[in-house]
Amino acid sequence: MLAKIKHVRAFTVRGGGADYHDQGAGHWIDDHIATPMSRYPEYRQSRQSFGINVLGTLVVEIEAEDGTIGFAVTTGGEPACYIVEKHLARFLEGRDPTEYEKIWDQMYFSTQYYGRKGLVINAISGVDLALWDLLGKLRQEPVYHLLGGAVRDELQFYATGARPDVAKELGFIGGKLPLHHGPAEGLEGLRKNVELLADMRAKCGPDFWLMYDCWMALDVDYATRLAIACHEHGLKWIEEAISPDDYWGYAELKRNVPRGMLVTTGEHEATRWGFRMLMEMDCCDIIQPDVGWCGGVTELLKISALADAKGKLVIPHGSSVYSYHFVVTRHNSPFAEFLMMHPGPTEVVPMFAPQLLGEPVPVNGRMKAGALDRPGFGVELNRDIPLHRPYTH
Ligand SMILES: C[C@H](O)[C@H](O)CC(=O)C(=O)O
Ligand SMILES: [Mg+2]
Repeated sequence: MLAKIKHVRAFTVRGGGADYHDQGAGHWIDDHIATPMSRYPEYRQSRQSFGINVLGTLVVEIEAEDGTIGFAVTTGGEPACYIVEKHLARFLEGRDPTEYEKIWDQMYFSTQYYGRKGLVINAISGVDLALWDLLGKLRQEPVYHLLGGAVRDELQFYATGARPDVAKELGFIGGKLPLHHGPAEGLEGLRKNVELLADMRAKCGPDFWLMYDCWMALDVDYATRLAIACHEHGLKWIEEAISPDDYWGYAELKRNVPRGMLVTTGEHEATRWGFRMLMEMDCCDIIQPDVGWCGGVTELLKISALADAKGKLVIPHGSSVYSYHFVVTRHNSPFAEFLMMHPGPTEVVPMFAPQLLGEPVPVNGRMKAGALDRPGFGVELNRDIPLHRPYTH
């Protein structure tokens, strides 16, 4: 028998990390990126201006009776701390950490009347990931062993950031650019979007993958015109082009894009039921659940099995080690995303820096499965950064 769960605690941390949009001035991730708020000129230049980084990071700690502590980070900040401490903790304390299925079920159905997506599922994901970290630490095994073991010796990555040309030099298999201009910036904006891709194609050569991340900013008509205009520059996929609630629009877009171009989405989708909608309505070619936002590893296993049966790839959004331990165990996750958190971005820095210690990074666009060979998710919390515990129970 493993030690039972003694205590659950929730903290907030500011400054990068799991809330990777919480960066300082001059960072590429806040440089005039198209969003659904770009229709308002005053919120066009900076996503922080409309509050993209308002939540901050949620840190969940789960302590077992023998003193072992599992932890995880995700986005959610103070409101998520309230949900974890005041609502979710009751489903863990006194329980056996192997009961992650029952714990997930109780967290989800007890919050269903105010949850289902968004912040509540972020909080559930944080607890679930901390539980898997605890389980790995108690069993002295990496999480990927608990998920069935590696199906390949190494992970390969594409990079997300404003400099795919640099990503290519750093050994990545592709580069995903943020889209800078949305429909409110008219034909001039559309032309600039296409020109940037053409410029990157010229710099990166014909074979390097190039993708556009549209962060929910477009409508079907604009996304279709963008896809058609970008086809001659070899756009591999168009990501999260429209609102995550518009399943019908995604189905239409998938029918509209040029043959061979992929439609991807899912980073703001949650649970097996949300992803079932995406897949049954034939909204996309690749689903991109964020492990810290979709319900955690326990839910991702279900989403991934559904996707496998439907012949869809699962390429998790961001999520650092929480993605790596999963991706290495699944044939229908043949590569992974690496979010370039260097301001330039011209260097590889850990995705959730500075909040995690021991966070592995790709070298030459790759990472050996052996880099994950430490108990749990293999990382520790950087205790030099002040933690704030706004609620207790
Ligand atoms: C670059 C995108 O706007 C966003 O910040 C990250 C993202 O959606 C992704 O990595 O995918
Ligand atoms: Mg994205």
